[in-house]
Amino acid sequence: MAKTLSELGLTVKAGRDLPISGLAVDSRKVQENMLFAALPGVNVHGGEFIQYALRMGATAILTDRQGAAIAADCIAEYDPAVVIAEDPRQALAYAAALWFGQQPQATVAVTGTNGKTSVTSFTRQIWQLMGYDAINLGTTGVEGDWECPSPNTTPEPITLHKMLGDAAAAGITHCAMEASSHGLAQRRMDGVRLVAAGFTNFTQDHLDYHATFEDYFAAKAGLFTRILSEDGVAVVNIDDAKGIEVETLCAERGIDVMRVGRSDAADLRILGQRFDATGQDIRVDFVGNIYQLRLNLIGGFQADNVMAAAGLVMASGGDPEEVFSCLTELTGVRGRMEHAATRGNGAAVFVDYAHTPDAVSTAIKALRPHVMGRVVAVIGAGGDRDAGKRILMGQAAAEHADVVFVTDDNPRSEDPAQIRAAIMEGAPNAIEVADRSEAILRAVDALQAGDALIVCGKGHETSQIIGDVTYPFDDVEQASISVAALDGAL
Ligand SMILES: CC(=O)N[C@H]1[C@@H](OP(=O)(O)OP(=O)(O)OC[C@H]2O[C@@H](n3ccc(=O)[nH]c3=O)[C@H](O)[C@@H]2O)O[C@H](CO)[C@@H](O)[C@@H]1O[C@H](C)C(=O)N[C@@H](C)C(=O)N[C@H](CCC(=O)O)C(=O)O
Ligand SMILES: Nc1ncnc2c1ncn2[C@@H]1O[C@H](COP(=O)(O)OP(=O)(O)OP(=O)(O)O)[C@@H](O)[C@H]1O
Ligand SMILES: N[C@H](CCC[C@H](N)C(=O)O)C(=O)O
Ligand SMILES: [Mg+2]
Repeated sequence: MAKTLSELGLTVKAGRDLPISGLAVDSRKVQENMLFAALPGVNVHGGEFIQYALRMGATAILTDRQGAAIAADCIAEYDPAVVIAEDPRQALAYAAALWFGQQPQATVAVTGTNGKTSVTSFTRQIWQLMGYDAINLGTTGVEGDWECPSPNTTPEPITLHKMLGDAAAAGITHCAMEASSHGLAQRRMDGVRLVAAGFTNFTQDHLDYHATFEDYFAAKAGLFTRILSEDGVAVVNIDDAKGIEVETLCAERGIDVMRVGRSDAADLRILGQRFDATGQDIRVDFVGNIYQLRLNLIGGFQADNVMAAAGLVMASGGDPEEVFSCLTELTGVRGRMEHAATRGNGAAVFVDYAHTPDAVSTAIKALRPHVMGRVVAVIGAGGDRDAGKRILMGQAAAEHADVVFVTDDNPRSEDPAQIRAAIMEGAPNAIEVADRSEAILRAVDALQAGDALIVCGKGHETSQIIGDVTYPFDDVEQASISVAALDGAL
């Protein structure tokens, strides 16, 4: 199914409006008659690869002035149709949306530093419980009534719109997707039509990629200032100071805002929470109607995520009574406050994906009211990621846990000892154990009756990246093995 460049919203010189056979963002994936999008990158300008794309058979190039200048000689030689765009990433996003054509009718997106995967999963689960064919798309891949892996939390537009198109063709009507700050900054989802968008919270992460906090926030705000249209609804956590800013940005565009939070000003408000060993009971006010319900989820913050999800479902047309009646059926997301094992003495082990300072403190604090004894934490931090967050993660763990083990996460290309040293600066009394399996074993061994352990940082991940090598590794599995080894089942 060839489409012409103009059918993809791309403007070229008269007589050059060619039909193309597909889109590629990577020169190595170009085939005959494709359009190659040569994008300005972090490492290199994609213009450097135009020559290879043309040799592979590309007949159209989408780039900016710089890309065209880099490849001027080979463009003159091969004479492809050339589309020069001010913002080629955005032009590619729109073109990919038009190329694949379809997406689930009710698509919502969630941004924020923490909670995106959780909120999108809960949103998908609520829709499924209401009888819709639904998916969530993000860090854990595409899950629900149609599944596939995803290379990124928010994939680049060609991959993203293929997923959305295939899901829609398979009958999926509802989709909740994650909007990562990288994805937003790189315009990956500018072609997605949204009925609603959610904002969870804003704290430190990714300052390796975004130059400043302001840039990081500006990227996230783009979901509300650029992608959500005026007739969409924003579901915003107003307990977060940046949530108030998002509300103002939405008001400036006339976008309706559903305010979620614990303060009096919230439309969807958590009034009270009571915790026990397996979950919590919550009391909620939605525009004057009171609901009291059970959540089989560990951690007070999960109630905030559930409310954001309920808000998104209602913002996209869900009946409140039906939505609230589903919430008690929700199950936790893999690797988010997931109960992994219990020792013979009753001490429980949880695995959580806390990989930011705020997530570490939120997750450890959240465990406290479910636990009678001490809270033990295992933490680490990823290599080739925001180095400034390491000491803060150490401080967060030292402040909120009774015993802290510092270990390796995914060191990637960095020296693991240096990453641990940075965390130890924030948690000087922590016990340092380089090997992650050994750290988990020793932390499990430290558990007395009434205690609980939280293993932070890798959540659902099933591998550990050390240098260039990816080894199989699963925190939940390691926790079970440790418990079995220590309690005699092995
Ligand atoms: C840092 C970052 O976000 N990089 C993304 C960016 O790459 P880039 O353009 O900067 O790459 P580059 O190496 O400078 O290359 C420039 C261009 O040349 C092209 N190229 C390169 C080599 C070649 O042989 N041929 C070729 O055509 C590349 O496809 C690219 O278009 O644009 C690419 C195409 O859209 C993305 O695939 C790539 O994401 C990489 C894979 C990535 O891992 N990104 C991570 C950091 C990321 O996006 N993470 C967020 C989650 C963050 C969170 O936790 O919240 C996510 O959404 O997954
Ligand atoms: N509402 C929240 N407030 C604070 N911390 C949270 C919240 N929800 C989740 N977290 C913490 O953040 C961790 C990651 O949660 P989740 O995977 O849902 O976030 P995410 O935004 O999708 O992360 P990523 O940026 O990796 O995609 C959880 O394991 C938990 O420790
Ligand atoms: N999406 C996040 C996940 C971090 C998970 C942690 N285990 C790490 O490797 O740093 C990132 O790529 O920064
Ligand atoms: Mg995520």
